[in-house]
Amino acid sequence: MVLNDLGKKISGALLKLSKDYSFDESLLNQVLKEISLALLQSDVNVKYVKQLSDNILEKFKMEEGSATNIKKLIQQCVVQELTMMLDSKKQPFSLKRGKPNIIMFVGLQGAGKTTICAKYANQWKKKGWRTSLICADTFRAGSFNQLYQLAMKIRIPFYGNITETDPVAIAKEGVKIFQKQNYEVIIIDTSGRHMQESELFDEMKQIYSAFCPSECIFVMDGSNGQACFNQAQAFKKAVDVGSVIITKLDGHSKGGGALSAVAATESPIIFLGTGEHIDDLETFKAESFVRRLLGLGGMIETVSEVVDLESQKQSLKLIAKGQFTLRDLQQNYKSILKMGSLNQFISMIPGIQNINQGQISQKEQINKIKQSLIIMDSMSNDELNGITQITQKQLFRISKGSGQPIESINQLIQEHRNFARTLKKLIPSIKDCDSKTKKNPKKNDGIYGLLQAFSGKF
Ligand SMILES: Nc1nc2c(ncn2[C@@H]2O[C@H](COP(=O)(O)OP(=O)(O)OP(=O)(O)O)[C@@H](O)[C@H]2O)c(=O)[nH]1
Repeated sequence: MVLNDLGKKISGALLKLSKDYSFDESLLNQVLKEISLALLQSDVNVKYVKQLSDNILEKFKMEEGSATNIKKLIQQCVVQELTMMLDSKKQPFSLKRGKPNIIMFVGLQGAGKTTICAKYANQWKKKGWRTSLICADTFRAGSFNQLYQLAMKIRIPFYGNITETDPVAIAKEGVKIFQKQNYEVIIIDTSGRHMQESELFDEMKQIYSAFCPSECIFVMDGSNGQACFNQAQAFKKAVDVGSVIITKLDGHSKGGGALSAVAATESPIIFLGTGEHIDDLETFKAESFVRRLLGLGGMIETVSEVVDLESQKQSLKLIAKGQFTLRDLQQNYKSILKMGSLNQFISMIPGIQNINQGQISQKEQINKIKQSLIIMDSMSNDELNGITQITQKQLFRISKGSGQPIESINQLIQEHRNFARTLKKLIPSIKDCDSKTKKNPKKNDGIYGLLQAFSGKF
């Protein structure tokens, strides 16, 4: 079962509660059975599913009579229980300034280690840490070139040796060089391996004991579900795994496997890989992950991380009146680009995860947004703010300024109109917006407000 389906199944089971007025324990049992089945099909370990079901029953008994909204109570319990399961109760390693922090990446073949090494390196570099990369994968021929290319792209020093066959020797040499140059984050990419491959496992242990790295990160492909439990446990036994990164959570991945990884390694998940692009890395937040897993959203947190709420001045009230300008579209497109991908943005809106699938590729979507931003950069303030109409003469000027054909500009103007019309319909009433705005005025600005409107709608 894919991530999106889990949410749908659970919502479906909970729907029974809103229809049925004669609520009793047997109905609750029936609902819990359906939720348990959905979780099992989504690769959550049977032990945890049983625990979750028992805890909900317990809470229900305690709250019986006082709970006015049983559906909400169950939903909250499911979120809480799953969030707790994802909490390894262990603090992730925190890097030390001015010291060589050696970070070793391990995992199964093709899990996404090399890609994540570069993403991880890039995010520390962006925070101002002196970061470097070492390729100690001598098993897969292409890995040297792959990491080298990525390192060049993000401008991070790289060490590898294509003629050396001993990964321990490569790692030693690389660490020596980068330590000498006072690098603070020294990342070692290692070969992918399975526990059945004892030689490769021994090799991993040798690299580990040569350095006793500050942190050993287990990388797990998000589409490997429960089946990954034994493998993750074998890695934990062989080397001291300190944290976990789950990759490929952008596609049709099963999210339940994340629970297995935490259980098997008893280590916290620190990041999620959400795409092939270098910026497709999210800091892991258990509750928002669970909410997304269940199709309950979770986008508000992500959006608030990338959107400067102060700069989002247009309120929902204006949008509801149809005053959604090209300037608003421009700001929201910029925010979407900051978030890394449009699919990511769409996948966070509960209920419309599948809306875009199979229509236009993520790369095309991003390119289209970038093209629209180039066009809007050539518009005047009055045009962007909807004060002056865009006439034929202005179209030629914008086309010349942006280097884009007239058809693309017309298309953008049409899309903006359609978007404004859809938003107006989506936002239920100005009165609603008023009451929300009074409660939390800052959070109802701009894209943040739009997302709240979306989340309320679906
Ligand atoms: N969609 C998607 N693809 C990813 C993600 N991370 C990695 N990939 C792709 O997965 C494939 C394998 O990634 P690698 O980084 O080469 O995996 P690896 O673990 O280093 O592979 P080995 O060295 O063979 O064990 C590549 O095609 C990556 O582009 C992700 O988060 N999302």
